[in-house]
Amino acid sequence: MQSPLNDETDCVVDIRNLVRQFGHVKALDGVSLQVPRGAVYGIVGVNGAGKTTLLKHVLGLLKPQRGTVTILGRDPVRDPVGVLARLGYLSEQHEMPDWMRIGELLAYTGSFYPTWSNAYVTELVQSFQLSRDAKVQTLSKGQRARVGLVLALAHRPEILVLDEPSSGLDPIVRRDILAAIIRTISEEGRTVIFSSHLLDEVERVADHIAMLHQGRLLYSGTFDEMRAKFRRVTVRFQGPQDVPPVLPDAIGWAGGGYEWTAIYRGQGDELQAAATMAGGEIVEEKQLSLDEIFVAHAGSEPPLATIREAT
Ligand SMILES: Nc1ncnc2c1ncn2[C@@H]1O[C@H](COP(=O)(O)OP(=O)(O)OP(=O)(O)O)[C@@H](O)[C@H]1O
Repeated sequence: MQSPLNDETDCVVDIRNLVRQFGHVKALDGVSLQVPRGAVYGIVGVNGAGKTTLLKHVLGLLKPQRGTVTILGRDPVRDPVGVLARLGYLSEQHEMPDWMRIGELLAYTGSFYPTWSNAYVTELVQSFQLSRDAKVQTLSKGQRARVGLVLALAHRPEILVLDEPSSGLDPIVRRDILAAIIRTISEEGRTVIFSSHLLDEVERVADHIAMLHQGRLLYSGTFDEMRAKFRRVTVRFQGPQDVPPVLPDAIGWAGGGYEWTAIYRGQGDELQAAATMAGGEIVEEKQLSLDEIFVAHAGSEPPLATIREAT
């Protein structure tokens, strides 16, 4: 169903209660996500979390089994031309015909897009240090990623969708790709949605984050909101406590006796009042890292902390 009203609003991607099951695997389990125009939205999660499946729905490559997906006010399955003309996409595999030269591939792809800009292509080819004469089959992984990015950007899409843009790339090339993303978004009003399993990468580039785990959305929103919302709090009691206190919005209790520590995701004043009611007092509050927030949500597994990259 089309909802033209959405087209003019600030929500360029509107996903509601999306469910996708492959056999017994729930790849997406009731995911809702709203992406505002101009955002750089990082979708983070371990392998198999559901990131690619979510992006395939944005592109209209998969039809929702339940729920709705609205892109720029349109249904991408019913109106693929109307949506895809306004999207740019870089897949994880960077698929492209090996036998073509870069120049031929650019000319061929450009013929499909009325908004394709040759001047912009020239600029990108130069800044990515690509040679139009080079055959695709001779390119390194990093060069393939750059060509893929030129192809995704050259029609100046309103939304750029990147699936693991830096997968398999060395850190320097990865920074190049990220720099290109940042340049793209600096053009007014463009939106970038990219998936990654690297928390550092998402933190460096994105202003919004969605955390996916086992098909469920653990958190979505801006980094600033998230950092303000989640804190590690330590509560001290006048006498030893055998069990953790029951306080609203506090999870993952650790400690024992006089002092207990938890991750808190709510309003500070409410916690203070609840702690006092429980006979305790908050003695310390600390900001959490992304890893800690993710682990607190995802349960006992160490989902992303183990693959956080040193850069
Ligand atoms: N076509 C398919 N057929 C069967 N199962 C699938 C299919 N596509 C995805 N899955 C399963 O759905 C789950 C989510 O997969 P998805 O590729 O979306 O995860 P991901 O977060 O993108 O992972 P990765 O980081 O490894 O790319 C996985 O368990 C995967 O095996």
